Order: sequence, then C-alpha cells, then structure tokens
Amino acid sequence: MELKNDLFLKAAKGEQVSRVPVWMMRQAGRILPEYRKVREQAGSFIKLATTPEMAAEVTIQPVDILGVDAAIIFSDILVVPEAMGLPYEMLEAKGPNFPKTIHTQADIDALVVPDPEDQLSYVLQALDIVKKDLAGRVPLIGFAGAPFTIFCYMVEGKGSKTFSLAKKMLYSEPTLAHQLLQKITDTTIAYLKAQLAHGADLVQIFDSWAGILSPDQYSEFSSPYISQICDAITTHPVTVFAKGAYFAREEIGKMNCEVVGLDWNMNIAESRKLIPNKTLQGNMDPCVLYASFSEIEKHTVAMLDAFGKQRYIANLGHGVYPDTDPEKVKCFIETVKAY
Ligand SMILES: Cc1c2[nH]c(c1CCC(=O)O)Cc1[nH]c(c(CCC(=O)O)c1C)Cc1[nH]c(c(CCC(=O)O)c1C)Cc1[nH]c(c(C)c1CCC(=O)O)C2
Repeated sequence: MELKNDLFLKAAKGEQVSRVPVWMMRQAGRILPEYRKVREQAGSFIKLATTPEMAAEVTIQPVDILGVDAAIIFSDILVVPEAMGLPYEMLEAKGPNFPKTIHTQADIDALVVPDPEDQLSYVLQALDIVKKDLAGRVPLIGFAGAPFTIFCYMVEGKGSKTFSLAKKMLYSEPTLAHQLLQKITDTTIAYLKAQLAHGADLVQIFDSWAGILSPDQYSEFSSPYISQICDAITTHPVTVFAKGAYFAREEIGKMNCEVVGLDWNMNIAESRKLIPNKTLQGNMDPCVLYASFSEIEKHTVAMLDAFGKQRYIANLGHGVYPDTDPEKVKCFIETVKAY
C-alpha cells in the first residue's frame, strides 16, 4: 500500500520534505476523551492493550482527531518482560507493578526468549488491523523499550525516581546484569523485526531511564545493547530516544540509526553539532502545552527555527501529560503544519 502522507518517513530517511512532519509521544492515551471511553469499555489498561481491535481503534484516534503525521501502535514497553515470563499489573494512579522480579542467576535462567508470533501475537494482530484501517493515510510506528529501561523494571519491579535496586545490580553483579540485558536484547530484536513484518514502517527504541546512568555506565550497560538492535534492523529506519542522556549524544549519534530523539534539556544547536547527518526528533517541554495558545505558538515556532525544516521531526521532548487540553495539542500540531 502506497503512503498518501510520507512526510514522516521521508524526514526519517533524510530526504527533502515540503513541510515538517509532526506526531507526539503518548498521543494515543488519556488526553483524548475518545480514548478514555474505549479504555472504560475495556475495563483495564491491560485488557485494552491485549485486545487487538480496541488497541487498533485507539491507535488511529489521534490521526483522525489531532491530524498527526504518524500513528504509533497502542501497546506498552512492558509487554516484553511479560512475554519473557514476568507478568505485570497496572495499578490505578500508581503505574506498573511486577509481582515477581529478577535477582539471581536462577531467575535469569527461568526467563524465556519468546517467539513474538506466539507470546506477542496480540500486538502483531493489532498492527495488522491498524495497517489495513489506515489504508496508507500515514506511516505506522512500532516500538520497544531499550534493554536497559526494561532491565530497570524487571529488577526494580515498579517505577522509581532512582531505580537504585536496578543500579545496585550493575555495580554488584555486573556479569548477571549483562546476561539479563543480552536476553532482553535478543527478545527485543525478534519482537521489533516481527512488528516490521506486520506493517510497522519505522521502530522507535525508548530508553526512558537512560538519564539515571553515569556516562561510563551508559557506555557499558545501555548503548552496546541499543547498538546491537540498530545493527540487526537493516530493512527499515530506527529512532533512538534516550531520555536524559544528554551526555551520550555523540555516542548515540554514531549508532546505526536514522533518527535520534531529544528531550527538552538538550540544546538544539549543540545537538545538531554532536549528532551530524541524522534526523532529529523532539523536543518541546510537554508543560508548554499548559500555557496560552499564543505562548504555545511562540515556543513551537522558536523550536522550528532552531531545528530547521529538513532532517527534523517535530515532537515533544517526552510523552504528552494526561491532563493536557486536546485543543492545546491541536494548536501545537497546527503551528508545525503551518510553518
Ligand atoms: C516507561 C514507559 C512505559 N511505557 C512506555 C514507556 C516509554 C516512554 C516513556 O518514557 O514514557 C511506552 C508507551 N506506553 C504507551 C504507549 C502508547 C503509544 C503512544 O501513544 O505513545 C507507549 C509508546 C501507552 C500507555 N502506557 C500506560 C498508559 C496509561 C495507562 C492507562 O491508560 O490507564 C498508556 C496510555 C501506562 C504506563 N506504562 C509505563 C508506565 C510507567 C505507565 C504508568 C504511567 C502512566 O499512567 O502514564 C511504562
């Protein structure tokens, strides 16, 4: 199926575009009343994520309602640990929780490297439906967590400001940590390849907790595993988004990926210098969307001026916050499109 709007993919591949493409991390979610309705029907986040028809419906909502230039498959990075043998629950107002966590060699040995067509078939079915229903309107983004970020949840068992339990393993049991990271990496490569086989046009790797590592630890425990994934995916473009890893921009810029995501702590001009010859994505502070319409326009235009029109995909510097007014989101998207 030929794409009617291929701005996002063209920009990702470094081709000339007639205008800057735009989408938002977490665009499929609680900002939209239409999402909350389907979420209520499903009864729980996990039920929604594991029911392909419903997941497909909320994936397409932001394309129809917000007018973004790409869809991102509705799922979660935590489906990977689940498929490896660590089920999770999503606690209301608290976030993810893993009743069982990883601490010993025996724990790691008990994990499987699953066949995605088997344990993750519900995500692949959702991709099939979205691809068909989008009918080429916009490209479809697949995703997974970076191995280090998934490691954080598998060891810590829940969200944390410091992830000190997970980091403890890096310092006290580095050999075990590397074994676990490799198992996650093997799973992630097979999973992302399956998403691409089921119609994803690009895959994004979310290293949401990169910023808790020192530069040396990042080079030892995170970047080599992301590099393995980038090297294994040769058929489609890849985006690496390492939140908080301003110190690793040069290193990430050398990876075999086409796009690098930036958060709002990262200076745009400096990032262009540190990451030459790649497309950049980002990076407005999601809190700008709490401001007035005129402030939002001002900040969006300033961001566009700083990035330039080519080799650039407009986005926020992290996921949109759930209490953001969808009209403010539309203002951001329309300002990019009119630029
Ligand atoms: C760290 C991480 C997670 N999940 C994800 C990350 C990496 C990106 C980032 O750093 O934000 C990725 C993710 N999670 C979700 C998507 C869907 C696609 C999209 O629109 O971007 C994506 C890309 C849906 C979701 N994942 C989650 C929700 C909210 C749950 C709900 O609707 O009840 C959604 C829409 C739940 C989730 N999932 C996760 C947490 C910590 C939480 C709870 C926090 C919260 O409530 O926002 C883990």
